[in-house]
Amino acid sequence: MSNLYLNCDNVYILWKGLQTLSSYNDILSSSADSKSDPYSPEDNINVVVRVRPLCSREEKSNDGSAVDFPGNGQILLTGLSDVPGMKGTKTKVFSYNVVFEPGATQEDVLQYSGITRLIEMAVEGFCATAFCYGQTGSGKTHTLTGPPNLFKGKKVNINSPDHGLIFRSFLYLFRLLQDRSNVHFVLKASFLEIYNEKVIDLLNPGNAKKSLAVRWSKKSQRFFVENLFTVDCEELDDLLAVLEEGMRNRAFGSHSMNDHSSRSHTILTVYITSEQQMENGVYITKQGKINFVDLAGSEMTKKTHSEGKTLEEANNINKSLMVLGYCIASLSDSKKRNGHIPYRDSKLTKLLADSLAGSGVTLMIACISPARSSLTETISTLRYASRAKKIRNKPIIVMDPREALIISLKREVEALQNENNHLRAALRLSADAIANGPSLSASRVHLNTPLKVDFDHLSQMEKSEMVELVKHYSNENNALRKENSELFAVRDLLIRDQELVCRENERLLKKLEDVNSLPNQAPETMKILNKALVHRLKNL
Ligand SMILES: Nc1ncnc2c1ncn2[C@@H]1O[C@H](COP(=O)(O)OP(=O)(O)OP(=O)(O)O)[C@@H](O)[C@H]1O
Repeated sequence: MSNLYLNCDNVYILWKGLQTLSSYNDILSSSADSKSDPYSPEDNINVVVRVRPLCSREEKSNDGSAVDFPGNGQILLTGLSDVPGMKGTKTKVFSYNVVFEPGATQEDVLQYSGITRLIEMAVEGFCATAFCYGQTGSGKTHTLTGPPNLFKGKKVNINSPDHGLIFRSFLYLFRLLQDRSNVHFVLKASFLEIYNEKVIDLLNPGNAKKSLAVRWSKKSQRFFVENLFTVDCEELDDLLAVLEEGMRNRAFGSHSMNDHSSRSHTILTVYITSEQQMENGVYITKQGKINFVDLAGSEMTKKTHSEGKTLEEANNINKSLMVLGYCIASLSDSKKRNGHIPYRDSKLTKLLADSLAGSGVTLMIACISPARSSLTETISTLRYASRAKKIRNKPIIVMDPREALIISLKREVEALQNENNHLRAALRLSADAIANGPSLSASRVHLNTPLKVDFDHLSQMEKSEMVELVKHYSNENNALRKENSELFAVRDLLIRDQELVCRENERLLKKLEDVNSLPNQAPETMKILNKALVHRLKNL
């Protein structure tokens, strides 16, 4: 832990709200909408920084470290007077929730970056995203997947300490699922890259690396990749195979700042569908997912000496990162946040839109080199990270809208039935009494007819069946509401009658007292009067 700076007051601020997950009841009763928002106020993107060690190239060229760690999640940059635009400034301090210094291990990143909470949220039905950002050669791919040769051998050593965050997250995810034996999970995964503004399926690249279309889904209100291959992953090995296959197919190149430079942005997504039986026997389905995004590094083409194909790649990388930068800058500015955000200007921002400002929870790992020669890029990355910290998004659980509606209606029907039964019991109304009394809804008989619904397989129902079910529950709901108000009307009527009877009673008793107090009345007259009063009292 000596190599990790934690600002403990802040680390879990983001997660504090998220830890108080509402019960399913709260989520369902909030609305019949497809999405429920148990969190308020809005939550920020969690930003952590990882500083890699000086690499052999930097050491050979006597390129010393310009980064210091004063503690409390701070990063101190020194020797800034030579950096363009920083004249007169010698040092600069940036603060973050967590800073991993060069000696931090891959396991430290799993334990202290907040990724474990992100995985837990994905299991709960949220859309979670972890992305690495930084200049070329700053350690993004190392952080997410480990060193380049890890997947080159025939057999991957699963105990290697070099494995990155993705591999470790898979292990953590499977351990988590094993602990929840009462929930049925289905896992799928996809892996794509955005290379020169083309989306390529890394699990099904084809010979010509055919580009896939990015389209807008009206239903889910987000962008998606058409015809992207998703692989069923029953076992941990299946997920690991997805990672290996994608890494093998990914576009790498080399330039003077990184021998094994990623020339594309990649998004590996694990889709987690869960089915859980609630206490009332109803099954609910939730669809969470976690995206691992490895961005290609921004680069100064002069420094990387890029030309030809590498230069074209660099231009495309820089362009899409610039759009990402605009989006982050707009989203972090409270005045611009609600205006136009240029997501549509690049495929990368289209696919990250939901993670940045939508309904997801997001972790950004900003990677930097400590080298003096990288100070300009380091400042730029840290500024980017500071801006991202200000972005607020609204995490929500994604549920099937029809299922949510049916469950909500069914819940309401049950509550109304209970209330009505209670009222009936309180009023001691028999079916006959109701029939002869104030007009009560005739739909009562119909309401008690049980509906044969297989709630275990709600999600597999035909659309038309679901529509019928929604109609049925809506009708039952309306009829119950009608009956409910009628029962309340009967109750009010009876209360009023009772009051009238009491008042008449009091009046007659008073009369009786008055009559009894008259001494001169003839006994025969008294008898007749008493008889009449008793008769009237009896009939009340
Ligand atoms: N924390 C670290 N510890 C040890 N070596 C590291 C660390 N981070 C990065 N490296 C090494 O630094 C080199 C560059 O790292 P990496 O390829 O991950 O950078 P990158 O940011 O993904 O670059 P690019 O954007 O060009 O793909 C690699 O040789 C990698 O193994």
